[in-house]
Amino acid sequence: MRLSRYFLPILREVPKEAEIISHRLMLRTGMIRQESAGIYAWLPLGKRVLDKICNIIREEQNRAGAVEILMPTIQSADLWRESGRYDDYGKEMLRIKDRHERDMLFGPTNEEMLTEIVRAYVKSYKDLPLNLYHIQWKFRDEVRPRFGVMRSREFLMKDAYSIDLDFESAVTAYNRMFVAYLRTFARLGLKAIPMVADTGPIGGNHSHEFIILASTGESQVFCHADYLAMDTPAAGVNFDDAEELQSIVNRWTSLYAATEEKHDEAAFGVIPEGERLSARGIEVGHIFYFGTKYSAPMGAKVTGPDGVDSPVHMGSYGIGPSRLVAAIIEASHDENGIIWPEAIAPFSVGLLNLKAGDAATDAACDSIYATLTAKGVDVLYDDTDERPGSKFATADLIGLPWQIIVGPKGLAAGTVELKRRADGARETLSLESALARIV
Ligand SMILES: Nc1ncnc2c1ncn2[C@@H]1O[C@H](COS(=O)(=O)NC(=O)[C@@H](N)CS)[C@@H](O)[C@H]1O
Repeated sequence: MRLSRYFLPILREVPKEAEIISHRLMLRTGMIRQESAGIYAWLPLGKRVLDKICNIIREEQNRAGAVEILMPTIQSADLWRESGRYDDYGKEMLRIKDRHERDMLFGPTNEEMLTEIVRAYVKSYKDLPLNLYHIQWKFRDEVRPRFGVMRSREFLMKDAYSIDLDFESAVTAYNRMFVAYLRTFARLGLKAIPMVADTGPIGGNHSHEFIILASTGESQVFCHADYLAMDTPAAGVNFDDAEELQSIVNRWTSLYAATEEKHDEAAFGVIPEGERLSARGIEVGHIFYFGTKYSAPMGAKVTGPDGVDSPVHMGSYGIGPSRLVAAIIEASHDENGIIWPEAIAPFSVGLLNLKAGDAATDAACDSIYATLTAKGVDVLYDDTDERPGSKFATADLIGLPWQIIVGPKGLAAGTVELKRRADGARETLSLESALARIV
């Protein structure tokens, strides 16, 4: 992409309303724009990151055997009356009336709608196990949206729902998602720790939040320091091997880890001083087993092997892709701006032409751009006539993993400069060597 033809509204000054670094940087880099309280437009740079995060989430959900659907954002209130949550949900629910005065709502989550779909088609235990998921916008009228997209009112969520015949198979479904979440957050460059959590308005009695440690996290969390060194389950994990899954979950739940709501000071105190970790955390995912909480009142049942009908056992599994954009910035930035993990960087390379309009420099940049693009490398080519200093600052601010810096002097010596954003390392290399480092 040529910057001269892109849309990257960089802000030079720090927006005063932004309290945390991710909110400041997402505004300054032109990733998002607030349209109303807690409601944002995603501009090109932000949308590219959001899409890459969603693709990684999708790959890991599919690897775990979940099947993607897409449910609507607008739901009928009648569905929520069946589960009894229409009144319980409270002021966070955005209630709407259509032209026929029918009660509708902008979905804050989809347990009822998913249960309705299951009730319509799933009749036999032979149809199970099943896990359906979607990645869809949600609305929760948070009393105090803050920190940009970290706690917004309209936000993107991947929500998956497992459907099983009985508790034992529902536990395996839960473990599949637990393992998929460990893999997902690791691929996003995050160390997420599963913590025993409250079940809140979703309900049920078995729940883990996946927390990343960050000084600006909204909640205080407590865990054994050994979690930081635990290895992530490999891509080859067998999602059909209930015992293998259970052993991974056991390992990841054997040490103390709890959010503030579930914290037990006495149990925590048993851990040797040097191995206790208490920190602020950001909840990036939350999984629940809630059995027949929705299937019983809504009549989602299957005929079992014994010919007897029984309500299905369910769980729901949420990840916040829009929150993750901010959370990753909180976990990976420096004084010059964002440092994107390579897997979700909006572009892999910033190509900086230090003298746009100079024939030799333009030709060299065009050739580099063509070569990298042909190899499938995402390049943002700064072909504008901004001063070099401004180009360096922008490239550092938007946090692309690599910068290839091309100027007349270097070219005269047959070289370009390669800079790695993560540690600032710079090398003067031949054009061929620089390209070889990237691809
Ligand atoms: N106001 C919000 N802004 C941004 N992300 C949010 C917000 N509320 C929740 N999330 C994200 O959505 C994830 C799932 O939300 S949740 O309420 O915990 N779980 C559910 O809604 C269940 N239905 C899971 S399918 C959270 O872990 C968080 O990452």
